[in-house]
Amino acid sequence: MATDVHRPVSATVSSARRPAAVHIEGLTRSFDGRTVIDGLHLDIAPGEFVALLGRSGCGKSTLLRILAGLDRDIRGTVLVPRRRAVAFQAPRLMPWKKVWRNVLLGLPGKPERGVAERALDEVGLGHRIDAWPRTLSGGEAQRASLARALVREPDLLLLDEPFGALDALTRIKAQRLVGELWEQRACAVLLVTHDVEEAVLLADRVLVMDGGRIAHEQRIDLERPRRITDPRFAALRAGLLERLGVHAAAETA
Ligand SMILES: Nc1ncnc2c1ncn2[C@@H]1O[C@H](COP(=O)(O)OP(=O)(O)OP(=O)(O)O)[C@@H](O)[C@H]1O
Repeated sequence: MATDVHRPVSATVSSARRPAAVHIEGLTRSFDGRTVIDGLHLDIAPGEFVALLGRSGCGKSTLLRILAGLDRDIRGTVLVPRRRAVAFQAPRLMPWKKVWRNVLLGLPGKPERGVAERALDEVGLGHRIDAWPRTLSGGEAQRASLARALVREPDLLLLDEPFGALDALTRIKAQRLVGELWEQRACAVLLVTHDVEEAVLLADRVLVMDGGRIAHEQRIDLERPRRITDPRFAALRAGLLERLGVHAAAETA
């Protein structure tokens, strides 16, 4: 697996030590003198599914943008696989390009339509290959965005609230789809979400970010597919909600 090293001036790195898909050491990011990420450490194993929770504004998207290589104004060390892809909450499709061209956008070389077709088939959108983005539903646009990430055959898939704007039913279907795609591909995933249930449903490990660092981590050892009616699921969910400062009783009140 080829590796990108984001190594700013002040960092100390031993780049050979790399059993992980993601290796972060002492990562710090400030905006206008305000430190948002503060000496963060994190390793993600190849093929591991990690979900990242945390209150609004705690730095989740900032971390994801750094891993995507979209923000390099950092201190510390970040090692990530070269093959990585991002899907954001807003699908960010180019309105003047048909769906299949959007899927192939930015890929090196001259990839053929068949490459997009296979990825669109995988996300159940093969029939909309020639559609214009404005004619897609929210769920379809999100699946097109996922197909665009998949054609990159990523070793690391970065998902920033990809289901946040979807209605409840579409969201459940999209979550299921991501779970299935991950099981088939065995790429590492970092999913930023506000939804504790989604995190427990999908992840091997759930992280809670606070104070610019990973303040808590919870391994999810439940077998898949997971059922939200499983009492162990409920217990994990309640524990994480408590970590986030939300009490389950208050939440349902
Ligand atoms: N380019 C920027 N310039 C200035 N401040 C920024 C910039 N990007 C992020 N921030 C600030 O950094 C903090 C963390 O933002 P970030 O988007 O990472 O939070 P988040 O945890 O993803 O929040 P949410 O859950 O609400 O999406 C916020 O206070 C935000 O205002």
